[in-house]
Amino acid sequence: MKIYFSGAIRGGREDAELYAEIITHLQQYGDVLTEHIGQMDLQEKMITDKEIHDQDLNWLIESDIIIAEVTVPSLGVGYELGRGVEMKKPTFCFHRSEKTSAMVSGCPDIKTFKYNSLLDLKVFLDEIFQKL
Ligand SMILES: O=c1[nH]c(=O)n([C@H]2C[C@H](O)[C@@H](COP(=O)(O)O)O2)cc1CO
Repeated sequence: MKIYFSGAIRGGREDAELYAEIITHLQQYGDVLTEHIGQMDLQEKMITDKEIHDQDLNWLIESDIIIAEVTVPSLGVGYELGRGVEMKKPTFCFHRSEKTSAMVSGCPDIKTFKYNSLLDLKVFLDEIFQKL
């Protein structure tokens, strides 16, 4: 199982530690292609934006499922979700904020969940992967 985890980078790194916890939890279910999103000391590599885009798009194509944490708004995450939906990937979004974008929560092809704690989120993830 190849998992594309999506979370904010240039959108803001305040949830980076949480992303790392989510990625660690997801790793029991498969290979997380975007492990770098959880790196606390993430330094943008000396690669161009085109190289980042093309690499991530290839991972998105390769992936079997997309899991996104969308509490910190991110243009890149929104873009990945849209591309993933077009590719008909099973797509799941999680947020702690009261609401997220209507373009995410209103999309019938994205399953969106509001959660309160990391424990709740892990329970949601376990249910998703057990049903696959
Ligand atoms: O350096 C990067 N590496 C990378 O993989 N991304 C991808 C993965 C994330 O899910 C998403 C974050 O987008 P943004 O940077 O707009 O918050 O874009 C984004 C950047 C920087 O935009």
